[in-house]
Amino acid sequence: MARQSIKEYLTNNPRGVLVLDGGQGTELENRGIKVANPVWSTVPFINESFWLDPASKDREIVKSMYSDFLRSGAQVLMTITYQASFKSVSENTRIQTLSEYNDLLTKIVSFSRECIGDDKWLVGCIGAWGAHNCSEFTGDYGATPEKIDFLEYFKPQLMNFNENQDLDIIGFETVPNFHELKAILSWDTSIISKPFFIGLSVHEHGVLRDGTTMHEIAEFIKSLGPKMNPNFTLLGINCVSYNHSHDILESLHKEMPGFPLIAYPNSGEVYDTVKKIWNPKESQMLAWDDIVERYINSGARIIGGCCRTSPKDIQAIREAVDRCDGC
Ligand code: MET
Ligand SMILES: [Zn+2]
Repeated sequence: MARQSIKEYLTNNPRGVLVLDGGQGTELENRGIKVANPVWSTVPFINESFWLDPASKDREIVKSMYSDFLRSGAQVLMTITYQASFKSVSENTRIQTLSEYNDLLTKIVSFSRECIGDDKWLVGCIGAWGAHNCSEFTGDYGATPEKIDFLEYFKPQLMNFNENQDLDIIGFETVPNFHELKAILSWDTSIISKPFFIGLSVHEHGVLRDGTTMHEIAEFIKSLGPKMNPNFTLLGINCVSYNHSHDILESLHKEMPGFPLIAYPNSGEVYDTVKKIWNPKESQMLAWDDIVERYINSGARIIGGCCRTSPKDIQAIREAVDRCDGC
């Protein structure tokens, strides 16, 4: 294999910072793919023509997205599988059986690996439980979130990603609920058998969407002690408000100073879940340069963008990371 493991990289290069790609779902939308669908950005892969038609337009769009993120300097790229849980796929597409589902995921991962080449790292992206019913930005998991069987929900996608040698790391994204976080962190290496990270979905004012503080999260993680899955590699935030993201990361870093962090905020536009539109950015936007420097000083080891960030943003992050070498 042409690349070392992400864990090895992070350990052997204590000051190294890796650049992640940007928001794949919204970037595909910008390029003309209609993602308004219960499986969201995974929708192009559901259509058989993606795999069979040599002139498939969607395939060209996905390829060009990856190649533009690579050209911008991304070293870590994600599969487009945020809303591809077995539940979402089997309830909303013609794919019904576990075997068909596994074929689909395996094809997506191989295709993504072909697009990015052997020397880049590939993240198996798994959206939070809330991604299947659009509650990842509210954290409202109903009256009895402690009764949700998170393992049952995640298991098919997780088992597929565990086995797939093309994936370097698993990313649980936009996790808004403490019960869900605790569930993921209760799973040992028989359930998550390769390195993984968790991106939290956090309010502008710095608490998890369900109100849990960063302090409570850190205390919980510390309390795991030797029970902690050794594959837990990075913790961080994703799809959080751009202008607030560095303060949020800093508060997490203060709570967990030695732990590698990951940060990939959204573009600063705000999604209106009722009207289903993105509202404009705040007028006073910080520059990536400043944000990236703050991230690095707050323990960030992987930095990228989430929804509505584009290859241009990734290029700005790349330049800021390079400039910040040693800052
Ligand atoms: C709602 S956050 C979505 C993150 C995901 N990696 C994507 O952009 O496709
Ligand atoms: Zn996002």
